[in-house]
Amino acid sequence: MPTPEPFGARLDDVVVRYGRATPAQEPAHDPGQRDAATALAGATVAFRPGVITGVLGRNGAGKTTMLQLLAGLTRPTSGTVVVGPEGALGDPWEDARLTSGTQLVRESGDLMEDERVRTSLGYYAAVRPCWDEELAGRLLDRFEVDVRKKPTALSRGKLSAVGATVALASRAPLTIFDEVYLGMDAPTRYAFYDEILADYAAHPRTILLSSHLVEEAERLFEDVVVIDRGRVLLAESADEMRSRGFSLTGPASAVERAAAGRRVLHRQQLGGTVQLTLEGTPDDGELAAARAAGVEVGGVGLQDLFVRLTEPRAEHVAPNSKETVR
Ligand SMILES: Nc1ncnc2c1ncn2[C@@H]1O[C@H](COP(=O)(O)OP(=O)(O)OP(=O)(O)O)[C@@H](O)[C@H]1O
Repeated sequence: MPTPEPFGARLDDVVVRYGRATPAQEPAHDPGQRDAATALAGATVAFRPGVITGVLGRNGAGKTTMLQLLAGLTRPTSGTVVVGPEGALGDPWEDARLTSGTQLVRESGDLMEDERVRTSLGYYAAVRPCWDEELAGRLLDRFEVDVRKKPTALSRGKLSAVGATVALASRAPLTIFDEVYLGMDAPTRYAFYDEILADYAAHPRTILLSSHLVEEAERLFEDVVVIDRGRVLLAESADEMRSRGFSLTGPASAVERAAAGRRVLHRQQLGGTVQLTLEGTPDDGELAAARAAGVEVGGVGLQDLFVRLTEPRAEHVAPNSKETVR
């Protein structure tokens, strides 16, 4: 079967509120804070078709809620959600054309509790038009999953491996991994990342992957979306995000001089040596001056940037702008 056209996806000013906040959970007077019952508080973002996007956010930021909206598993309280091929995007809620093209898997693998794993796999094969049986078999062999067992008899890592298999073998034009790596040991996770890259190269599609293990997964990401307290803090290419920060390391006084005028995202000191994580990209003059003063200039990984930019009381870089907001 030919590879179908990858889906795009978009959220416009989406609010998702679960039930009502109790008085004790009512928001503090900080206008930047959402109440405890609000998972998404006006999220706007577009996911590019045919691209692997990392969806990052701290615990409770709203990642799962956003991914479930895109898969048509839940509806927004307000705002709009659309997914689909270019020129034919639509609301995925109860739209079989769109939901059959979207495969979301969660950590648990989403299997029928009382059935053998192979029965659940048969169900996925029946509802996913592009299901690749040969790929499913190869992955299950690679991850050493016994499909004759029921999910309760499988370890957490094996369940995650089944989830990864379902997502990849579905070849869905919109494939969503929501923390599917949980429970996998390091060798299995690395095998999982390699399989995603290999299959994506052969069958390009839109892949969204939420993960807390940013450092090891970042090689997969072409784009990144950072969700912070129910809002979209950043949506850009991974390279653009990397250019939001750099580090200076060296003798304290030389580093402080080289950092003059820059906003400090993080400071670390060991004896007389200081490392500063600074906002922005150094210009040629700054680079030359830092090096002449014996200061080492380095990049900052996505994980560090993600942690710094979502620090609860840190200033935040406003989306697509150089201005800062609290
Ligand atoms: N079914 C629900 N009922 C009530 N509140 C919920 C429900 N699902 C999520 N929430 C709340 O909505 C917020 C966002 O949750 P969500 O699961 O989307 O976050 P997340 O970024 O995926 O978090 P994590 O990384 O911890 O999985 C949290 O405050 C959570 O407690």
